Amino acid sequence: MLLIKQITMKRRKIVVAAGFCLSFFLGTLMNLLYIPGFEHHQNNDNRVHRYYHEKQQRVTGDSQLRVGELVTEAAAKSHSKPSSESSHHQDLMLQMRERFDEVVRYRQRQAHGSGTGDLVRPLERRRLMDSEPGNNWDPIKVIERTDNRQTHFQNRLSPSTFMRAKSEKHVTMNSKSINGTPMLGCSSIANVTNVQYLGSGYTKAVYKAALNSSLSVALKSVDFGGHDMENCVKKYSSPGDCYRLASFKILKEMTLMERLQHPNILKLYGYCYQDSNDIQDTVTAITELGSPLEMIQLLQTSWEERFRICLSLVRLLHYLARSPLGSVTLLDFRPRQFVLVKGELKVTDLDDASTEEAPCSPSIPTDCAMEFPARNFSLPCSRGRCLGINEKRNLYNAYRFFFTYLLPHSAPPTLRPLLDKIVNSTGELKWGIDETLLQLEKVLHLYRNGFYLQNNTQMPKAEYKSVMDTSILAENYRCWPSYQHDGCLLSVFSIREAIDVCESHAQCQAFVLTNQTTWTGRRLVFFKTGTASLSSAKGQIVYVRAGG
Ligand SMILES: Nc1ncnc2c1ncn2[C@@H]1O[C@H](COP(=O)(O)OP(=O)(O)OP(=O)(O)O)[C@@H](O)[C@H]1O
Repeated sequence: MLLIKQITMKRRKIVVAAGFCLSFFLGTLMNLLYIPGFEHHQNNDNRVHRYYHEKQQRVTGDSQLRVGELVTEAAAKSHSKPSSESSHHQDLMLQMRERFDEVVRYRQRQAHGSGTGDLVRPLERRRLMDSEPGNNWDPIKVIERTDNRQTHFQNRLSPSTFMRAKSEKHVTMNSKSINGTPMLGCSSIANVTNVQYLGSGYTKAVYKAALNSSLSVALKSVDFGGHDMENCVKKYSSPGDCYRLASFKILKEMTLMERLQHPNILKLYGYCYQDSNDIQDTVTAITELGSPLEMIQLLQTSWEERFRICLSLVRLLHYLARSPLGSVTLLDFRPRQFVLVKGELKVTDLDDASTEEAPCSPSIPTDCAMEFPARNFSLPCSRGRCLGINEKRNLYNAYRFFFTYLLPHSAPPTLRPLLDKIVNSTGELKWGIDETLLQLEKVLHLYRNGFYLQNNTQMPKAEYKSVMDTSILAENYRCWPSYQHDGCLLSVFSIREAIDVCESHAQCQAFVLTNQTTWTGRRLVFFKTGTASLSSAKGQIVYVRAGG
């Protein structure tokens, strides 16, 4: 441990001495010093290895948080730099300030009657107002002005805390809570096992980790080898500042996860500040774990599951349209911004969310133009804002990334007209989110209660005999879209529907009514080629085709 610390100290001195060196030296320097995380093109094993390596490097407990000092140091350096470099640095500081302001705005915004407005204490609020920029605002001074008197949870999430000095970082968060739920902290992730790389985007890398035998979580942190860091370091030659700039995205995401509470928004379980890669106070968000959305895979699943995803999405957008923070739009709406948790769609990437409704002037029609690759829309301007632009942008994106692919195909034929109407109306932006939700809930009602079944007066060709408390172990055949890869497992509303399915499959000679149900409450049924492997199974019923 001591050795690791000495190496870390040595490395820090060298990095400081190198003084935010020019970018073309940086790659070589990183290689020489082997700062893990700055290597590129890692495969997943390397990433997991790196995760453990970084964890070992973290200095625990005794080092003081010097982020405020580092920012001052960076500012001093920027003054001593040639003017082009100095303006570069100011540019970086300004970007930090913008992100800082945004996070503060989300924290300050009063919840509409949700009772979470007291999360920002009056003293904190006054302090934040004191630090409002004047015309000659200097980000360094504002950051330095923020004191460290409070230890409130919300302060820890704020950039002001992030940027300020002293020793709070290794406090375990277990005694704190988010909306009444105890939070996880550094000690919770100190001994994680089964770390697996899940994915990364422009800024962040995400790992799956098992906290104990019962809870797996996602650990989200700035990707030191990611595009965001790489581009910033190339431009500004300041890994520490670039890290801080990027980490505001995690702070924003954590703030939004905490302020926006909905079943289709991933839960924030906690967070941890640690030293890593010679950068002090890096932040790791601990969140609910999902599985990345694979569109190709989704196209192969049952309509019922695909409909669930669309309904989850619409319920989410309905909430976002009138959230406690106002109308929230997801600027980056690609499917990769969502994950699945037990079949339910949840948004994970909130760093591109925005609550700003575009400002406009009624005399300039282009102010409220919404441009998409295949369609443009123009919205009305009302009281200086484009009316419902956030809601409409979300809805059109839901149409183009989700509904067109997932809603109509292989849907029950009687539901097709309504589904087509939903697809067309959202594609034309004729409906708002309220009407869209209403119509999707109607589809759910029709489906769940079997009203979609056609009044088939035709008698089945064969009789089916039931055998109670039995199942058929083998005699599987494949069908589409089965819930099981090597058998034909489908959901049905009734025995009558199961008989119709069996009659429509040439191989089907029997089926097993299991005691499992899907999310809509429909029964799962195994369709079989015969009954040779009939065996007893409590609660299940075999239906055997008798002839015909
Ligand atoms: N909680 C989670 N569970 C499982 N996978 C996740 C989770 N959060 C994120 N991921 C995966 O990690 C990837 C990167 O995460 P995230 O989108 O937050 O990073 P990013 O840098 O903001 O990406 P982008 O460039 O898309 O903005 C996601 O595309 C997703 O597939």
